[in-house]
Amino acid sequence: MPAHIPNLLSPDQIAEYRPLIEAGNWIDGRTTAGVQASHAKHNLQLAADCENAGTVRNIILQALSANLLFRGFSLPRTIFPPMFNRYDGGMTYGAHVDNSVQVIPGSGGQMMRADLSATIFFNDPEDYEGGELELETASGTEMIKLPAGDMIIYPTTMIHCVTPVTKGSRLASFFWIQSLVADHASRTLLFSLDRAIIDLRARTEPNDPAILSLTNTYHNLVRRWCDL
Ligand SMILES: O=C(O)CCC(=O)C(=O)O
Ligand SMILES: [Fe+2]
Repeated sequence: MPAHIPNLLSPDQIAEYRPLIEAGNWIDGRTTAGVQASHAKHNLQLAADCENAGTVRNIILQALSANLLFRGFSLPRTIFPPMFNRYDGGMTYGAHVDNSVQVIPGSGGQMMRADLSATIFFNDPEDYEGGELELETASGTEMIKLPAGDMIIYPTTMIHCVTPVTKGSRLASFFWIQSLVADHASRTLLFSLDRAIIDLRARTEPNDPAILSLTNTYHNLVRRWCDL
C-alpha cells in the first residue's frame, strides 16, 4: 500500500523553494535512467551538481527526519539524495521499473537497495493538466496527484508511470529509501502497531503498563526483522 504524507513541506517552504528549483540547471532526465526506463522517460531533471538543488535537498532531508509518519511508515536506513524533475507540455514517463539497487551519488560507489520510491509534489493539481503518478497496485491502477508539499511513498516493486502533461508544468522531487525492514508485509505490520501505540498514548495515561508492553513488543519486532 502507498502512504500519503500530507504537508511534508509547508506552503511557506514551497513558496520559498519552488523558485529556486525553477531557476536551476535543467538537463534531459534520461541521464540517470536504467536501460528499460530510459526508453520511457521524457522529462527534465536538475543536474546533480546544481547548487539550487543542493539547497532544497537539505530542506527535504530535514523535513523527512522530523516527520513521524514518514519515519514510521518507511523505517529509513538510507535515503537517496532527493532529485528534482519537471514535465512540460507533452512530457511523460511511461510504464517503468526503478532500479532495485542504486549507487548513491557522491558516496564513492556505495550502494543501497531501493525498497520505497517517493514523490514530493511542488505544484498544486490546478497548476497543470495530466501528470498523474499512476501506480499498478495489487487491486488495480491508482492515480495520484497531490497538493504542493505533499508526498507519496510506494513500494519500489510497483510498475508505475507519469501520464503526459497536457497543460502547464509539473515540478516534483523524487528519491528512494532503503528501509531497515526489507520485507514490505513485516514493515506494514510494524507501521500499524506504531500508529496504534501513538493513538493510544494520546488517549491514555502515558505510564499505562499496556502501552509499555506494546512499545516493548514493537521494538522487539524491529530488532527481529531489521537487517542491520
Ligand atoms: O515524477 C514522479 O512522480 C516519478 C518519477 C519516477 O518514477 C522516476 O524518476 O523513476
Ligand atoms: Fe520511477
